[in-house]
Amino acid sequence: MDQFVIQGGTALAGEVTISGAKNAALPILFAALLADGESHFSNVPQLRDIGTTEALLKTLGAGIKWQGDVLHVDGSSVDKVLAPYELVKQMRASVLALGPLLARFGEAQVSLPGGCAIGARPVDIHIRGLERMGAVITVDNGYINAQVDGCLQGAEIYMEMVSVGATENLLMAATLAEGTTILENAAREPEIVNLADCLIAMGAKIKGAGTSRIEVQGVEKLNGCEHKILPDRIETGTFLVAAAMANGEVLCKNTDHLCLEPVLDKLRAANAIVEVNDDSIYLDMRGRNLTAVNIKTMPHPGFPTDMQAQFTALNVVAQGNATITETIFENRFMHVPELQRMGANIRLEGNTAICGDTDKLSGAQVMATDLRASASLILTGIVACGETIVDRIYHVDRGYQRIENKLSKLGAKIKRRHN
Ligand SMILES: CC(=O)N[C@H]1[C@@H](OP(=O)(O)OP(=O)(O)OC[C@H]2O[C@@H](n3ccc(=O)[nH]c3=O)[C@H](O)[C@@H]2O)O[C@H](CO)[C@@H](O)[C@@H]1O
Ligand SMILES: C=C(OP(=O)(O)O)C(=O)O
Repeated sequence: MDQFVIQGGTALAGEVTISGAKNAALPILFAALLADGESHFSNVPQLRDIGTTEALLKTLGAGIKWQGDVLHVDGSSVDKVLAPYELVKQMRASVLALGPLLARFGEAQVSLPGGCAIGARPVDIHIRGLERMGAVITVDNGYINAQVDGCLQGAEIYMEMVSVGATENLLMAATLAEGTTILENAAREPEIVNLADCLIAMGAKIKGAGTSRIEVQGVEKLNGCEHKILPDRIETGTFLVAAAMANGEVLCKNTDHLCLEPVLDKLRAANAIVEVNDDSIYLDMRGRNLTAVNIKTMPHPGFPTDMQAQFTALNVVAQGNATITETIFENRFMHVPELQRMGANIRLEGNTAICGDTDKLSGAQVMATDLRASASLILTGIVACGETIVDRIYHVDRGYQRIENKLSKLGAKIKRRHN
């Protein structure tokens, strides 16, 4: 298994080009299953999760071809409706095959994704919503078996929790349903807007994406389209936090500050200078004292849970006391014991991490447990004294495109070691 070996204590400065967003690309690639034609997606990041999605789409019969950062996905050849456990277990987002397959073919068998390190992550809201649209769903032997007589029917669906994945699955299913579907209490993430824009380019009729009430008028057929994946706001946030922790400066290019306001607001509160342009964000922390900030994760437009671990690391380095409260996932503090092994002054009380002043951070051998936890360990390794070894970095590769190359360009001493 690969490891990262980091020599701490280097300054960070320079430019980084942000890749397309994993969390936009994944649902959009699954949306290609709805189209009877070829779609061309640009700004697709090169990630392990994208590779898993490619493998799953191919298993279902889709044609796949890369050209630079453009992925061509031909949905016209899809002829299977089974998403097997071997692929779904590698990536929870595989459950996003369910809505498109059921809507287009009237049946789908998708392995239950199961939980992961950050929480149990059930899919009950996805299932209940599809049932409201007329699907008959059973769960047997670890598989969701869904069928519908004829086609899905438009319905008014109130989702009891704000769920990004359920909103995406139901939005995709509704595009080919008969009649109108209303999704109430929908998630409002920018990735949902990007998905809706893609579906609209395929011929879907959607209003209200980005608000908590989405209206979809079903159509008979969707076609292939051309669509650009939006920049990764979480990758952007991670590099901004890295520069802030290292008292450095960074220009993140090919990104969008409008999706990142809750994060930029906290970076300013932490005493960073943050300047935004149309497609770039500059952060300068040189000669300034980093101040700890209170964080509470919330659905968009609140502070994103996917930036929680990185801000926990920031608070470890910053001056002062602050709390980090996680409200989305019940177990998203696996990075805390690892940060404590590096000397971090943090204590956990329920769903809150209490961060105090840390005397000294020392490099250590630490274990990545999930994607963003891994990022927090890397950032801490860059500012700690001595050598840090991060194990199980396949978690990082799920969602950051060659993070070691981008950090090295900024001056970090980080190397991938193949074991
Ligand atoms: C691929 C992708 O886009 N992943 C993102 C997506 O995950 P994902 O779509 O899985 O996250 P959800 O928004 O669905 O989860 C939010 C909360 O709702 C719960 N829930 C969800 C569905 C359901 O049927 N029942 C239920 O109880 C979950 O367990 C969790 O506690 O949104 C999360 C929240 O912003 C992000 O952290 C993930 O990076
Ligand atoms: C939790 C995340 O992703 P996923 O939902 O794919 O596990 C993430 O991107 O931080």
